[in-house]
Amino acid sequence: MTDSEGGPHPPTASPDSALIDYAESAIVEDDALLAARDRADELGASAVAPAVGALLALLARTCDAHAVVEIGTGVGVSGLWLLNGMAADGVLTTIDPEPEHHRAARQSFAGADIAPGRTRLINGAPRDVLPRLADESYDLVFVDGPLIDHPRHVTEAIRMLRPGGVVVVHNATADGAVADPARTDPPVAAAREAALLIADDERLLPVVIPLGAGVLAATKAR
Ligand SMILES: C[S@@+](CC[C@H](N)C(=O)[O-])C[C@H]1O[C@@H](n2cnc3c(N)ncnc32)[C@H](O)[C@@H]1O
Repeated sequence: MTDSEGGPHPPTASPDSALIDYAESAIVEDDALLAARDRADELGASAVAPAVGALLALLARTCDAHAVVEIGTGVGVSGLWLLNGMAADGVLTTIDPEPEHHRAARQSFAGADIAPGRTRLINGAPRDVLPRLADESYDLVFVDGPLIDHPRHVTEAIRMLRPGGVVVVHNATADGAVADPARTDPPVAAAREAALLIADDERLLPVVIPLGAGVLAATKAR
């Protein structure tokens, strides 16, 4: 969207922190999610904020997700939220290079009584694993690996996404640093490059959502 001069609209106001605080605190997690968060703390692993998890579940439900790919399993917090929103027979394929994280994620999924057939945990580097996943076959792809890898992961996500599917990128704004032209350090440059890959793809309809570490979501034209 542009203003009358053809440029982007300036922000109308600074972010309302009370509104963001409310959005972040309005989500209540169940015991399985709270146990998974404890596991994340024990391992020093990070996990999506509850409001981002709820957004993932909402998007998964909205696109009737049966097949989801997650890049960056962690200990399974975002995976549990995705599974909550997916079809009852949907399968989450989730990739992480850290075996310790996958051991913890299996506990998280078992703690929520997720049937083993609903999760496919692939322990390996996404750069090796992703090229083996089929084109245009997944309803939702969630990108939550290191920022520096976002361009490669987003490229693969767009390739794997079926028409009408949704790609979701976590920490897409590098905590807002992408908007500052003075920030050219590699992780911020990578986040910017990934955002441009989405913005410049005419098949995609994107939106930035200021929850958690910043989310960029886009749906692919049918
Ligand atoms: C932010 S955490 C994922 C959190 C998880 N999605 C959640 O919200 O519960 C990032 C994960 O990426 C994994 N990781 C590390 N290097 C990676 C790489 N090169 N590509 C993808 N994931 C990587 C880490 O082991 C870590 O588990």
